[in-house]
Amino acid sequence: MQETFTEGAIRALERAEKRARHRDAEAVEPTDLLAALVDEPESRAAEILAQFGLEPSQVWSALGVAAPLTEPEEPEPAGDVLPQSPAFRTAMSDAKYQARAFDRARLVGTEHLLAGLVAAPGPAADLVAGAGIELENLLRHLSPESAVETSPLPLDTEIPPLELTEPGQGVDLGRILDASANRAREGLRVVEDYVRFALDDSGLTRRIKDVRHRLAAAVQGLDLDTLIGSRDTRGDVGTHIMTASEQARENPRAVLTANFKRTAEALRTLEEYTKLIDVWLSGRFEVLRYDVYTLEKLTLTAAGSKRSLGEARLMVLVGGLPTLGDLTWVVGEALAGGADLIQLREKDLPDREWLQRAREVRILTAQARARFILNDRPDLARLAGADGVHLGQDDVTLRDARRIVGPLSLIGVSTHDRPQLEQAILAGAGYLGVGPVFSSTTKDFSDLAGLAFVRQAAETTTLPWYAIGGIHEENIEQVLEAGASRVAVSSAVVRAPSPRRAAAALRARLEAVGSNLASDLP
Ligand SMILES: Cc1ncc(COP(=O)(O)OP(=O)(O)O)c(N)n1
Ligand SMILES: Cc1nc(C(=O)O)sc1CCOP(=O)(O)O
Ligand SMILES: [Mg+2]
Repeated sequence: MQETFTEGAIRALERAEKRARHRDAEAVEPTDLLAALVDEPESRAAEILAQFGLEPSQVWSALGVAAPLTEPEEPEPAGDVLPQSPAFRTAMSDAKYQARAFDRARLVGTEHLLAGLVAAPGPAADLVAGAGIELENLLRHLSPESAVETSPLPLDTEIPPLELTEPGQGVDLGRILDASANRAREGLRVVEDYVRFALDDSGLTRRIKDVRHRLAAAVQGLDLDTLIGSRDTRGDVGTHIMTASEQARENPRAVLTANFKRTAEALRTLEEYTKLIDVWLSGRFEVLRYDVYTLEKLTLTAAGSKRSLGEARLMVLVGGLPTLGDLTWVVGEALAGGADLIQLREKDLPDREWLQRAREVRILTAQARARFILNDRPDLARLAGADGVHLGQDDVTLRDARRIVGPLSLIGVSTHDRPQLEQAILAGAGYLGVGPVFSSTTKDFSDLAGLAFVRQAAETTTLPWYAIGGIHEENIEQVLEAGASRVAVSSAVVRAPSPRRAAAALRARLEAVGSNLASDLP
C-alpha cells in the first residue's frame, strides 16, 4: 500500500530535516519534526496542538530549539539527505499507518505525522503527552470528516451498493454487522483483560486499546441506528447453540487464543459484508484484522517467553577462554553458583572449535537443567542444540535467524534505546538485552544507555529482559532499584576469583527482590 503526503506534510518534513541540519545533527529526530509541525501555525497538527493548549512558542522552548527557521535569502546548497533516526522512522511508519486507517485517499497529513510522534517514545512524545494528548484522544482529530463519513466509494461494477437503511436489504445485513461488531468488541475486551491483569504489560495493553478504539471508530462508520434497529438477539438461532469446544477452555491461554480467533473472525465478517455498502470502510476492518493477528503474535510471544524463562534471572556470558577445559570449568562453576542461563559468546574462534565448545556447554547446561544461548550465530545454535540465540543490532535479523533455528527457539535481541526496544518487541523477540548499563571491561562502548534505559524498559514491557553491561555485586542493587528483575553478566562471574561464589552472590540479590516474574496464569 502506497501512501502519499499532503503538501503541508511535505513542507513539515523538509523543515524537520533543515532543523536537524541547523543543530548539526547526524540524523533527523522526532523533536525536529515536532518543532517543524508548529512552524506553520495553520497546519492541522499545529491547530490540534493549540486545541490542547500547546502553543508553538511553548513547543520550541520546551524542546530548547529556535523559533521558526527563517528562510535563507539564498537557497541552501543541496547536500546529502540526512538519515532518519530509528525513533523518527518509527514515527513515520506509525503516521502512514494512521493515514491508511483514517484517510480514504491514504494521504499522510500533518495530523497523521503528529499521531506518529505520539506513538514514538521519546522527548517529543513526552512533551505532547504532558499536554494530555494521547493516541486515544488524537484519533478523533484524524480526518474526522472521512472517519465518520459513510457514503460509499464508487464500485467498479455496475451493481449499485446495498442501501443499508432500506428495509429488507438493510435488516439482514444490519444483523450480521451488529453481531460481528459486538463479537469483535467483546473478544478484544477479553484479550485486553489478560494482557492487563495476567501479563501486566502496559505496552501491549496500549496497543490493544488502540485497536479497540479504532474498531469503535470504524463501527461508527456504519449506520448505528440501523444496526441497533436490526438487533434481534432473542430471535437469533445462534444465541443458544454452544459447541463443546466453545464451552471447554483448558486454561487462560486457551481463553486468550480463542478470543483472538473470535475477534479476527468477526472482523473478517465485518470486512466482507461491509464491501456491499462501502469498500473503504471494509478496508478499515481489514487493517484491523491484520492488527489483531500482530497482537496475537505479540501477546502469545510475551506469555510464552514469560512462562519459559519464568524465574531465570541470572544469565552468564562466557567465552574467549584459552582452552576447552577453562571453559567447562567456568561454566560448571557458574551453574553451581546458580546461573540460570549460559550464553556462549566467542569472537575469535574458528567455527569448528566454536561448535565443539558449544556442544560441551550444551551437555553441561542440560545436566544442570539450565538454558543455553549461543551468541551471534543461529546456524551454530541449531547445530549445537542450543535453546536459543542472541542477536545484536548488527547481527542477522530476527526473521532470518528464525528461519534457521525454527519457530520454538528462543531469540534474544540486544537493545540500547527505547526505539530499539519497541522494535525488537514488535519483531517478536523472546527476550531482550537492555544495556549497556555501566561501562564494561568485556566490551567497549562509546555511549552508555545507563540506568535511565533500565527504567524505561521496566515501564515498557513485561517481556523478559536482562539488564547488561558492567553489572557487579557492588552495583546490582542500583539496577534492581531501577526496575530490573534479571541481569546478564560476564566479567563479574568469569573473572571473579571464585565464579561460583560470584554467581551465588548475584543470584541471592536477584532472589531478594520481590518476585513479579512468573505469571501464575499459564
Ligand atoms: C543478554 C545480552 N544482551 C546483549 C548482548 C550483546 O549482543 P551484541 O550487541 O550482538 O554484541 P556482542 O555480544 O555480539 O558483542 C548479549 N550478547 N547478550
Ligand atoms: C557483550 C555486551 N553487550 C552489552 C550490551 O549492552 O549490549 S554489555 C556487554 C558486556 C557484558 O559483559 P560485562 O558484564 O563484563 O560488562
Ligand atoms: Mg552480536
